[in-house]
Amino acid sequence: MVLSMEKMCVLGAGSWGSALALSLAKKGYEVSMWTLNEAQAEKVNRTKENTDYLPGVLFPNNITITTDMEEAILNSKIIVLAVPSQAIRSVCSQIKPFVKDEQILVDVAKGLEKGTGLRLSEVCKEELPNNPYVALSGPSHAEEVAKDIPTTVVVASEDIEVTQIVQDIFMSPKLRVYTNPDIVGVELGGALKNIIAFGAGVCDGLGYGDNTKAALMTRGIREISRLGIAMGADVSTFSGLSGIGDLIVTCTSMHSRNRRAGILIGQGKSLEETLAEVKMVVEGITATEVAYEVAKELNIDMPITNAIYSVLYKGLKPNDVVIDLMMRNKTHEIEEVVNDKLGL
Ligand SMILES: NC(=O)C1=CN([C@@H]2O[C@H](COP(=O)(O)OP(=O)(O)OC[C@H]3O[C@@H](n4cnc5c(N)ncnc54)[C@H](O)[C@@H]3O)[C@@H](O)[C@H]2O)C=CC1
Ligand SMILES: O=C(CO)COP(=O)(O)O
Repeated sequence: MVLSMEKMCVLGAGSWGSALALSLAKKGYEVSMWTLNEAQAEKVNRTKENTDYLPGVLFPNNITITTDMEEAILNSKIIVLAVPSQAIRSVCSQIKPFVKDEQILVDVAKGLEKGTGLRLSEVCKEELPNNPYVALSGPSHAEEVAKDIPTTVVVASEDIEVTQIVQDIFMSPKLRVYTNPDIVGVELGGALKNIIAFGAGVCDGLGYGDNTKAALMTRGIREISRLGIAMGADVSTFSGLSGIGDLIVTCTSMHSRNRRAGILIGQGKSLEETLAEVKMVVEGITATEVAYEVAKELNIDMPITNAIYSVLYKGLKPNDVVIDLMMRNKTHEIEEVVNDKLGL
């Protein structure tokens, strides 16, 4: 329990921002949320419920929501960035005039920037080079966190002291927080698992079974690791919460927006119809495009990502793409081990 009413701020009042605001409020912090949407701010302050994003969950009085960014971040110890990944740069740029150097940015969005392929920590560093930065990731659907279902996440930063400050701020009997110094791996695990979760949904939509999903998850973490290593991550991070942990939850949960979108595509809906039905952000769609480009540039083999790219951006049919995946050149399960044994 917190002794004084320290202030924390959450930028973005979607499902994840709301669930994290709730977690912080339950620890006794004063939480100020910011949203672009006037009508949403008015309704949430009046009804204490964020009906469009987290229905059925009541906000306590120590959460307020405003459309005034300056007011939201004033005197806040941390600034949680809880908008979709493609909005992170513009939000960082908007807070520039009034953010203080000591305020800690905690990014909870999972993605890579379209057009640059940058990780979100790199985007934030370009916009706000003086602020400490922490990435928070791991298997954590907002709907469950909001209901106090025991959940674990991981926080990563280049600065261990700052990482531990953020660990202490979020840690509770319902939300256990680990630290990891490998920020590259933590960010990439969270961004790239969305592609595989979308694919798992497509397989569900096609009516495939558990075998297919296990295959996707296992081969998926292999290709995430391959790209991750090429981008400077520590391979062990991918067997942690932000890697296999988040991959498992997103590929199997009905809460997952990426999986739900994939199901609709697998059932034959168009991308437009799918996005209209899911409503909330589906990060895997942009992540597929960005990862496809980055992997091509780094010459990394990512067959599942390529297959999903073909469905999303080249109009190929999911059935045909699965056959292509199954019938592509035969290979060893773990190339690196075999090459090592053969001295290649
Ligand atoms: N929902 C979840 O359970 C989890 C989500 N995340 C990640 O958190 C991020 C946010 O996800 P959700 O809260 O689920 O999304 P959401 O779709 O529920 O909410 C997004 C919020 O951002 C606002 N927004 C959209 N574009 C904006 C812009 N350009 N400028 C300012 N605000 C903008 C929307 O109005 C909305 O309030 C995503 O990167 C997601 O992958 C991570 C862990 C769990
Ligand atoms: O990252 C998440 C859970 O850890 C949320 O995933 P979805 O965006 O697929 O719902």
